[in-house]
Amino acid sequence: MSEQIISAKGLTKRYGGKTAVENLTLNVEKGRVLGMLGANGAGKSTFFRMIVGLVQPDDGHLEVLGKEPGWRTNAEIAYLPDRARWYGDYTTKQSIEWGARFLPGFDSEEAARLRDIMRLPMDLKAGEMSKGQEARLMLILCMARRVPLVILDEPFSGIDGSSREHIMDVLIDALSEKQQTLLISTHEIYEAEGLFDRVVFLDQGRVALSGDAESLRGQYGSIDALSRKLYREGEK
Ligand SMILES: Nc1ncnc2c1ncn2[C@@H]1O[C@H](COP(=O)(O)OP(=O)(O)OP(=O)(O)O)[C@@H](O)[C@H]1O
Repeated sequence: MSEQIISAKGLTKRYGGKTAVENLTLNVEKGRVLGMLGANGAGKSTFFRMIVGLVQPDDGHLEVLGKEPGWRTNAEIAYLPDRARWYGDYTTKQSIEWGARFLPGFDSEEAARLRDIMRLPMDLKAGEMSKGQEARLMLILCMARRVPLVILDEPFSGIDGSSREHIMDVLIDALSEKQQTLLISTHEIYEAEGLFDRVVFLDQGRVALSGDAESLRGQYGSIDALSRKLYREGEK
């Protein structure tokens, strides 16, 4: 049997009277790329925050890398949060040096390779970067880590369309080489869909649909087409 990286059973999180994630049961196997999809407020970020222990579930059970989420598992996760900002005073170079000192599993050579591909100037400070440049820096810091699990919460927001496609190729390359498991949430489904092995659509905290990306593509033409169909139905 293949190794389970994430195992969630009946996972529920409420904020006051609002249920952000409801009764989520999901297993993610090693080496898979899972697309967590859904409209704004569907519960994607809340699920990721539970995986890294930033949010405690109200109900259900969650195992990450075979353990309860916490500091031990977090050392093995490269997590790019939604709306992430970097230290404004740090240049690209200083940020990569910081990563090498403090981020477990950080591979400086891989960071240098990714920086070249992402064409980010070494001496540019994060505070003086455009939104897309800062997003690239955050991606470099995540993807340069040799850890078993990578979680990217809307990593492409602010990155222009043609660069996104290029960055997707970089991600696919980096992942296949490192055998990492990736959880990714994005609204850029058209560009990202080549990444997904599996997708889960959340709707108001509940799983609306989940399945193998290849067979869903066979059924609906593309994950993008499927998502449009689901969003249209959700609006009715
Ligand atoms: N700290 C919080 N306090 C109260 N409610 C919250 C909090 N964080 C999230 N929520 C609510 O939980 C629900 C799920 O939010 P979440 O951020 O997980 O959605 P999302 O799918 O990541 O959305 P988006 O695509 O817009 O990033 C929303 O209704 C949101 O208002």
